[in-house]
Amino acid sequence: MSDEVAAFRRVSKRYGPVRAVHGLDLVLRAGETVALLGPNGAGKSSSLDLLLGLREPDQGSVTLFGGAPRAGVEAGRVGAMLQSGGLMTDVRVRELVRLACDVHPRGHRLEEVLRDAGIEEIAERRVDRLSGGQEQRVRFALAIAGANDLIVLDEPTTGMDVSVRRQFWASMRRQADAGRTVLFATHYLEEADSVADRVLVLHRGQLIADGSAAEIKARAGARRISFELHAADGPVEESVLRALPGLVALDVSGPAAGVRTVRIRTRDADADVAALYRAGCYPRGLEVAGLGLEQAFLAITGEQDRQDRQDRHEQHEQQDRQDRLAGRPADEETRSEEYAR
Ligand SMILES: Nc1ncnc2c1ncn2[C@@H]1O[C@H](COP(=O)(O)OP(=O)(O)OP(=O)(O)O)[C@@H](O)[C@H]1O
Repeated sequence: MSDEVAAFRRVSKRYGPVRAVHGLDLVLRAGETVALLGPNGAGKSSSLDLLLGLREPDQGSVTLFGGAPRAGVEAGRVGAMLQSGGLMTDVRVRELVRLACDVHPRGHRLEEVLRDAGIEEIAERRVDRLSGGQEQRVRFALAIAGANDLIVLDEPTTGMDVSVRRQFWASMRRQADAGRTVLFATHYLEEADSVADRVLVLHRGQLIADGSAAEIKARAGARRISFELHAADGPVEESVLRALPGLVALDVSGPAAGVRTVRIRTRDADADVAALYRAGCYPRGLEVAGLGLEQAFLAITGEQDRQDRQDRHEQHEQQDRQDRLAGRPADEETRSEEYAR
């Protein structure tokens, strides 16, 4: 499609025995601001490296503006701020940013870039005397030194204090408002929640969620309901609770002194509360609370971990059955080690 900026098609990448990216299918479209989330080692940096043509996939293909990633980068259509790679040291900030503006095929004016990146005050400092957060802002200036169509940022706000981080996102938003596509990897889920219009969750090299922050929260069970059930109000079977239409997870404690405490994670709090009353329940002290993206992220990745362990367990059981049928001894030690992973 014409607004396709980048595409991963069934992309896999290994480093020796380590599977960093596995079967990644993904299209980025013009004007999107996309957050890439995932626990340590999930494959975020590797995916960004593949997108920028810094690494080649073992399988599948990556395209940028419909062509090879290197071609898009060399045409000056991509600005990147990566974790790796040092800055030139024995120059001043102004000189370094000027160089970036000059070499860019569609470079911006130096003063404009210094202002947009919020580094006018440190423009005369030597690059090797900067703090970590200031260095990050200079890297950002290099990423926006020209009229890029795509800006790629790998954990851009690491080392920035709260107010600098806020300024950074304000200038980032100006880039997005100018129609640029922005892809950033982050460990700060509140940034993804407030800045991104699309959130991708990577886990062990696989894309396990893709949607708006609201959709991801909904998928994880975005709301929590808690209440008490008092025996004095009449009996309530747990099956009634298990049948609630939005239910994702249920926790019932008690009874203590005739009171059970019920905590529910749900996709649809309104429907659940209505269903409780319809079933003749009398929930006391009813509370409904929203779930943050952070809790949603932990719920989704935790669920995926459980599913992976379950899949491995089932594979091993099947292998054991085949081994027994074939009269081979089962390799219990390896199995239990793998199951514990
Ligand atoms: N050059 C490399 N050689 C060998 N293994 C690597 C290399 N680069 C990354 N890996 C491994 O590949 C996996 C994915 O790493 P990657 O850096 O892409 O993850 P990440 O999501 O960016 O992690 P983090 O949040 O910690 O930065 C990890 O297990 C990592 O140890």
